[in-house]
Amino acid sequence: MNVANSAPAAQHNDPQADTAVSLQRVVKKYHDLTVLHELSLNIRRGEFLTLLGPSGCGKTTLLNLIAGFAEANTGEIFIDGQPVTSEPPHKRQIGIVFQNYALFPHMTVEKNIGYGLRMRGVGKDEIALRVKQAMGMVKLDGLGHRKPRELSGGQQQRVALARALVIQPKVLLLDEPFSALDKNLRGSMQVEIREIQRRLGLTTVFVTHDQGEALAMSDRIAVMSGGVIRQIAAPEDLYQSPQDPFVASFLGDVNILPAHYHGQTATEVQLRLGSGLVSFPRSRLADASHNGERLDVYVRPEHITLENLHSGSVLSGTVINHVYQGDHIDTFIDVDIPMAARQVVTVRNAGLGAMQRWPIGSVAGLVLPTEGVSIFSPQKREAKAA
Ligand SMILES: Nc1ncnc2c1ncn2[C@@H]1O[C@H](COP(=O)(O)OP(=O)(O)OP(=O)(O)O)[C@@H](O)[C@H]1O
Repeated sequence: MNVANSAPAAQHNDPQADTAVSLQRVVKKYHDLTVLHELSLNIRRGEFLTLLGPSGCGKTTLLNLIAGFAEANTGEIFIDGQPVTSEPPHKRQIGIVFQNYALFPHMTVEKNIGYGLRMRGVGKDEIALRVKQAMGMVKLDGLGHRKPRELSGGQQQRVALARALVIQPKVLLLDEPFSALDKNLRGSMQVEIREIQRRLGLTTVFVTHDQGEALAMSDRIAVMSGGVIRQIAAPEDLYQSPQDPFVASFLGDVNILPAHYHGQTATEVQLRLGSGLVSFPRSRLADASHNGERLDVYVRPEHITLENLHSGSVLSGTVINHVYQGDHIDTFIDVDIPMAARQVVTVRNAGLGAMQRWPIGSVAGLVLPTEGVSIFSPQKREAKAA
């Protein structure tokens, strides 16, 4: 294996005390395909970090590198400050829960959970004690003598979790652990795993492509695409202040409104949007822009409000549909934007009165927030992606 700068990295990169796992300029290739591009990531001790991204972006590969199931072509990995890049999986003291549980079908629940301890040569009495504790933690008391096929999907997932916890791992890795569970069970397992993880202060890396799950569970989310981390931040920061268009559209629903740069002051940027000029805080503009440049304004459906049309309304459109969602209503509006293709904007209203106030066919003005928008240059986006 080719490990770049192995000796200097070990000497100089003494990760801070609060870093549990550190990946430094890690490259992973499968044949000609580079799956991870010089990826660096510091995972804090005790945090619940989610790797979120579309299928094939490299999430599982990153998890496999931490676990030791795959080897990096170049770069370094540290756990608790120690280089583990060349260590086999069993020496890394890592607990893993897979999507398909990966239980041994011929072993009882107890034997499955104690497997890792037997492999490590732990004494019989201690194994019995620790297995019992782990079963209590995941609420499997009384099921120790069953075989996996005699358990529900949720119970099998608990066995997999207990098996990962029983070795007292330095890091817990969760690879889409809820995808085989139904919606209700998934919700309760999310809460339980988070509760156990917090109680134990266990550094956890969670892989999902479900943005709702990521927002609900994580201390921080690393949004990945094409083998790089696009942004890593707390859920609310990612949602409110995405750094690039990919993050803005991948996390949550967003409307993209075409606009043109008009000018700026020290604090504000002015855009030509719809039939007039609109000002936003200067900080919402991601890239330096020139006069007349095409820009995209990213705005969340719940941040737009509707108003009665008046002469000062810069954006207006015709209501074409309402979709009742239980706790809110999505209203779809065909917006008039000069020189743009047909533009349907979603507005999310908490109040059920929206359907009466803005019946289908009515014309409304759209009010954009000053905060809570992000402005990106589509040309620069294409250049960066190329
Ligand atoms: N053992 C392997 N040999 C060859 N290519 C692989 C191997 N494992 C993964 N890949 C490729 O690496 C890329 C990243 O795969 P990876 O499984 O890490 O993605 P992912 O983000 O976890 O996707 P998903 O959400 O679908 O699980 C994909 O293009 C995949 O086909």
